[in-house]
Amino acid sequence: MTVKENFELAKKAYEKWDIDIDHVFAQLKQVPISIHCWQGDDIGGFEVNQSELSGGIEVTGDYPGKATTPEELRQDIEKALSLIPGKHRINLHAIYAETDGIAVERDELEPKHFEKWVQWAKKNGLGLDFNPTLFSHEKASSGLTLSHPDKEIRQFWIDHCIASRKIGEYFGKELGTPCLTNIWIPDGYKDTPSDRLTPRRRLKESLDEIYTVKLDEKFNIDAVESKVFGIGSESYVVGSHEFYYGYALKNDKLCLLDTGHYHPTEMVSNKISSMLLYSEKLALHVSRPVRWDSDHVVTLDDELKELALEIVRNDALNRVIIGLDFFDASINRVAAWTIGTRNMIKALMLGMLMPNEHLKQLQEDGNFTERLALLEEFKTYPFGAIWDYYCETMGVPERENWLNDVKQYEKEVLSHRE
Ligand SMILES: C[C@H](O)[C@H](O)[C@@H](O)C(=O)CO
Ligand SMILES: [Mn+2]
Repeated sequence: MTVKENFELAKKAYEKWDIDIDHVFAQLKQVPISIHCWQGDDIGGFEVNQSELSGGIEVTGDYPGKATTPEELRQDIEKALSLIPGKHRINLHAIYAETDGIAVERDELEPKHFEKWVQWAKKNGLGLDFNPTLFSHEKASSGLTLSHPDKEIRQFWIDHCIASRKIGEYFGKELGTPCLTNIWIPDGYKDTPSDRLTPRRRLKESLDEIYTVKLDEKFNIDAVESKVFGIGSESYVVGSHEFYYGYALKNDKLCLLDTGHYHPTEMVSNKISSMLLYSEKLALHVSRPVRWDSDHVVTLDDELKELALEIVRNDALNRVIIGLDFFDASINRVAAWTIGTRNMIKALMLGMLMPNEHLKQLQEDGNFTERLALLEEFKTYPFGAIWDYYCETMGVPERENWLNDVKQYEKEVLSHRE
């Protein structure tokens, strides 16, 4: 049977539940995933005076072929994009600036240092998102940045964040789609703090200063990302969930929820419906924590499916900005992007292939038997045939066929890198 024939049979099974596959395809095509560039080079970046990775995050593995220049990184992203259905976005960090071999301090970064990224994004029809980089730097070596007791250090990072937001604005203006500029800081303490309030007050004041520079939301959207702990900040993180949720609500910023930044049994899928009652928009870093915020490649696991289902059934595809955040250096990096991003899209499709209104009604009616029965039966509906056909119509390889492209790319390109 061909992919199309399989699809036609599967389609009938979903149509019995009034699920319109054409509508599912049309809707799914419209959802951009913000793909993080840093999977391709183990969060190294291209600074002239590069520092070791810091901030309590870790990349492990030594798979050969990582990108070591912006050209290589862009080439690898293009390869991954050719294997992922849909039109997406690329998420950059400030350390990916291109400064022609001249050392430019982070507080002095300007749009011109990202011109090549913008030209490339235009050529490939991509939107860009951005993040100031408040780690891997001597001024972050104490583990404190925007909450640092030293005003000079704080000011350096405040200026870096302002510079970053202006770069975000430039992306938005040039590309005709607003850039999400997300602030994440590593600040925290290894051991029990004797004062939790003072650093948080300083972080609040730093953010206030960063956001006194008003930018048009048509071009730049601001987000803040919380965390529960990191390596070296096990006992206390200044920018906790409560801190940023409060800040975002009061100051009209977006809360960014990284799925690796909560306690192991605390699920982001269960937060979205509550937060959407109070915020017009939210942002996500979809990741996969294994025992800690390990940033494993996203798999099609229960939490990913539940997360996507929450977005779909709450009609929030335009309110939840979906970004990815994982980095695995133990496998082919182009494959890592391809697997993780395809899984995110698969999860959204699965959410769309559910009789969501009917299931909601069953719950309203107190019909929990049927609710459970259908939720379980839909797990074995012929989703794979629908996905394969979607890939075919979107011009990307179906099933594991994309792996051949990655193997060939590894042979022809990656294996020749130092
Ligand atoms: C590169 C980082 O993952 C990123 O800036 C931040 O989003 C994070 O999740 C830190 O744990
Ligand atoms: Mn993150």
